[in-house]
Amino acid sequence: MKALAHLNKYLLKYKWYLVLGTVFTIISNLFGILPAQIVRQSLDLVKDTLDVYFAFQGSSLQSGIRDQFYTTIPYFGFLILLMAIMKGVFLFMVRQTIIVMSRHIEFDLKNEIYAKYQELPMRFFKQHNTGDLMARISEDVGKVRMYVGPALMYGINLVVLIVLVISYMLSVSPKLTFYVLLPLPFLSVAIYYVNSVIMKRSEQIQAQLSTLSTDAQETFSGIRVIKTFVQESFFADKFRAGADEFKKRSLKLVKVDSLFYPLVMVLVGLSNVLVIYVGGQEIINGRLTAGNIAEFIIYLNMMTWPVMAIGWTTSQVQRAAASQQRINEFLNEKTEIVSRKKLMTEVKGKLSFRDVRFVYPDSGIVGLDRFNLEVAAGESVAILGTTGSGKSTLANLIVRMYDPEGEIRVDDVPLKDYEVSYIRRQIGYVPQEVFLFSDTIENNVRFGAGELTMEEVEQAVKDADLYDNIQGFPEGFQTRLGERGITLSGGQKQRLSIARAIVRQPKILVLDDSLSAVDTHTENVILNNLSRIMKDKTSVIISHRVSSAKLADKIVVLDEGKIVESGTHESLMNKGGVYFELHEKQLKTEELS
Ligand SMILES: Nc1ncnc2c1ncn2[C@@H]1O[C@H](COP(=O)(O)OP(=O)(O)OP(=O)(O)O)[C@@H](O)[C@H]1O
Repeated sequence: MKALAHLNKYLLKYKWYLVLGTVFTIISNLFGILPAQIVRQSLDLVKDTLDVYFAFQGSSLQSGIRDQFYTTIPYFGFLILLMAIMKGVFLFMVRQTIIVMSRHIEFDLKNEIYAKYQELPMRFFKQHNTGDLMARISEDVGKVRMYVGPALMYGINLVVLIVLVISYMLSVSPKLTFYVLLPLPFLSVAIYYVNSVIMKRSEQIQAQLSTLSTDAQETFSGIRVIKTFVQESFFADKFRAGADEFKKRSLKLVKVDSLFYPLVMVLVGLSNVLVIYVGGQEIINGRLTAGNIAEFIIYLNMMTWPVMAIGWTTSQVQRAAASQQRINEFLNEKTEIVSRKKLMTEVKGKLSFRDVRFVYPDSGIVGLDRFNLEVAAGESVAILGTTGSGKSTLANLIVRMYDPEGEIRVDDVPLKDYEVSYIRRQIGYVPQEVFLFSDTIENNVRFGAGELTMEEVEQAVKDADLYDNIQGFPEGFQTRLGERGITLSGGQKQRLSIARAIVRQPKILVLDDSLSAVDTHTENVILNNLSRIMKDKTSVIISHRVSSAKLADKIVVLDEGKIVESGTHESLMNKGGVYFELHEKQLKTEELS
């Protein structure tokens, strides 16, 4: 329950909705209670009038009494109708305040979580899968909303109603009040119990539903593999088994659900019987009137639904607390990627690595070890190495996805001293795994680059050697990508990703194996364009192909996170070491193909 304290700041922010909601709840309940008293008065009037009417049997006064009765009774009816309308109006206002407040809180909480997700480091995203992140921002927030919305509304209503109704009932007859209330505790305990079973079974259904939809989603995203491996019937059987389990769980819930209302009706019926039985004796003893019994039955029925809702409300609050606990877990995560001095000084592009060592926190794998390198501003450096040698790790460290041991400096200033988003803006990063948004080609190039003219966008695309391809699409730059759009080839995606990085005119460009899917001719065109664009800027070109490295001012060969060779193309060729061997091997492969 302590977890829910996080929401207090929102309840405070929207306190006026809460205060007004409570006031409206009190008023609406008063409009519910007053008709009960009118019913009592009118019933008593009926009895008294009948007594008097028959007492004046045969007298001329009798017709006067009848006329008087006929004019008073519709007046009572009209009052009851008016009260019902007023109660409805105020119930509407209750929802307009408390439920509206819950929607505001839901909105704020979602934004708070989303903002937190964005500032969390890569480590966090490696530890938690996307489904979990999605669930906490959608389903868990939804459950929390049930607490600040309906549960709070029913809770306030219950308290107000119990205070008002019980004090009215006590003022009429404490004895009858005791008997009326006797079955209610049993009712709420029974409902609480049944409700927990319902909740448990609903959760099992929910879990099965999410398994079912995850399976279905995977089937459709991997449909190409499934078809080519002729596995349709295997997946259909798997789906059927999952759906069958879903049906079984749903039927188990139906059983408890069907028990729920009969149980409530029996206990409420018992209360009604007690009112009539005990009330009847009180009438015989002359302590109560028939109107009082009618009044009590109305009170009892007014209390039935709110008392029934106790079980529901309690379990909603429990579920909200569990969900808020999960949300707080993420909100309390600390990001270690923060700036020490928030520097925003102009960057020229010099890069220095001093004894850099990085161990992946979750796996303990050493990504880079004793890595020392100086890259002057305007220089280009190629990082070569076999798979798993630590090349991408280096790229991740430059863009400060992780902080390593040792030190990385930009223009002789520690990377940690720069404002994080400022320094990232100075770097054009093309990751190994290209990610494009389901949007137009133009918007994908413009992504995060601020105001750009169409000429600038076109120039970046030309430099990435993608212009002719885009012209070939019927809608050119407006072509949509993604699920409902066209699918680009691997090489086209890489080139679009390069265009997106260079259009920002970065001071430092990091290409992480970004030319692996293009042929050597295109690779050459792009590299030549890059050497023109990045003339006075720094480029880090990561690759496992010697052809990408040839033009670089400096070449570094990595193996198991350590530098094994470095120098220029000529010096390394003369040395006849790893680079030379790699060059010869790749040359032969190229000749063969
Ligand atoms: N997020 C991660 N968590 C744990 N270990 C990782 C992570 N990313 C990489 N590694 C490990 O770190 C080592 C270096 O990986 P890295 O991605 O830097 O290699 P690479 O040289 O870029 O390889 P490739 O050319 O195949 O992309 C590998 O052993 C890899 O398994």
